[in-house]
Amino acid sequence: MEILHVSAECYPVAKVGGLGDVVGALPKYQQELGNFAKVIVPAYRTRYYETHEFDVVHQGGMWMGHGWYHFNVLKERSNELGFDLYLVEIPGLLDTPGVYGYSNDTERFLGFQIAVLDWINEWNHLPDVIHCHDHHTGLIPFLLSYGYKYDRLKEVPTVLTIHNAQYQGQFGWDKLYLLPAFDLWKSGQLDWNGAINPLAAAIKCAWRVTTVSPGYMEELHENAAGLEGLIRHESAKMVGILNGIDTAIWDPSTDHMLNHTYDIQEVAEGKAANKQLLCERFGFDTSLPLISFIGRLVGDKGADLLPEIIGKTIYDFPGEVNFLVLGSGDPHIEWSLQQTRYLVSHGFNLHIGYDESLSHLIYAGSDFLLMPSRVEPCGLNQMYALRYGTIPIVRSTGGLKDTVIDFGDPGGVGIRFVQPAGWDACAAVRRAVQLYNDQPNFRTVQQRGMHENHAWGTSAQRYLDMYSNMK
Ligand SMILES: Nc1ncnc2c1ncn2[C@@H]1O[C@H](COP(=O)(O)OP(=O)(O)O[C@H]2O[C@H](CO)[C@@H](O)[C@H](O)[C@H]2O)[C@@H](O)[C@H]1O
Repeated sequence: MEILHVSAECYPVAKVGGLGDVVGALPKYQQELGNFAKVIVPAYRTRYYETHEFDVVHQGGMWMGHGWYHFNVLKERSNELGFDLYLVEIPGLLDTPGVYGYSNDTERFLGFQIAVLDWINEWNHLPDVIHCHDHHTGLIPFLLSYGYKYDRLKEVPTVLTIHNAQYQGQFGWDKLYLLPAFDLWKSGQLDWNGAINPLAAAIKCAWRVTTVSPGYMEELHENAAGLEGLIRHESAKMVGILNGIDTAIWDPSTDHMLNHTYDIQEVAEGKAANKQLLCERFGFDTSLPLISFIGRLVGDKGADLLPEIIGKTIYDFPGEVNFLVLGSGDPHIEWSLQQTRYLVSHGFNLHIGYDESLSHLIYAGSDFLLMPSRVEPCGLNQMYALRYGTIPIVRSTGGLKDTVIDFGDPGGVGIRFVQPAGWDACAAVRRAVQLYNDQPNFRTVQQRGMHENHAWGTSAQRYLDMYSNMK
């Protein structure tokens, strides 16, 4: 089966969060299962783009409104990722150092989608499925069905995976003129609440819609940032498939970003050596439990709760616990975390920014990973943490609920709390400190977590089964 994944991120080409991890891994596993998986992403000016060689496989041009853009589709030469990687180059739109956050993001991702469709339109054959990820690629199913230029591609099955329904890419109807010509009678398919909504359009037009965990699928019926009615209406074609993790990259026994690798037999010594490095760098006492947070500093991740959780815990239990935060995002949250660091003189430190190798060291050297998420469609951090022997402390929501059983219950591998509020998270942190102080029990929970298997195998197969049953 030939599968084309279209996405705004793909690790290690361009990654901002979990979308990049999934699109960098799932195709590799689909390929291993005997399929032909391809990935196409924008050619941002990332390190990967600058340091690899490409062949131009397609060239074209497009009008977007009054602007003319030239584009190239490039193919990476070495095939080192385990699947064919293609990049779309559009000077003036996609040649940015970053992935998101530009004032013309609507035009950037629309241009990307038009270039992808133009390229596929030139193939001699058709792919078996086009798999779109998140709203940046959400207009593709619509344009395939109703765009005049893509008539030849009408029967190509499409899948949308929702990695996070909070982001929908809406823009006003005044920008309709940017879209390639389509059957205007079908304009309603683009609309949600008076705006053009790419995520809603994809939910309506894709042949199948998936989300990244069964728990999140259920939650979307009640909480989907305004799309609840649509989700309920389209529920017959929707399914939740739990993400896996790339066990070749995320393996503490082979991780090339770690100076001290370790496996389950030597977890105590291995983690102690990594913790030592972290504690030296951030000024912590190695004998205390180290609780870390890694992620985007946004409300969805509960990052705004961190100052309260950290401040209150250190105030109530001075000298008993250390906290470390790695992330960037909302400037207000960054500022309040920096203020918290000045207010609590010991026991808390942070690194504002994006640092892939530091994140690996934190998974390896921490005792606990805190995830107070308000919304968590799947969450990969808790699965990485489990594999690295770091006990996750999670709010019971979405994929976190599907993957972390509380250690108080049979087979438990982590600590769960229910309310997206500082007081409940603080209670969970207290339980973590108690568990740390009961080392035999702590080791049992840690080992149990390391034995969990979150590899992609089963989930990659579930996607293939779904593609095969789409006709
Ligand atoms: N400052 C930083 N430095 C280094 N690394 C950092 C970092 N901030 C984040 N990361 C890394 O980015 C990834 C985050 O993945 P998540 O799945 O937790 O979140 P995200 O919300 O981006 O993804 C969305 O899509 C994924 C994939 O489907 C879903 O799991 C998730 O629930 C959904 O919100 C992890 O690999 C993490 O280590």
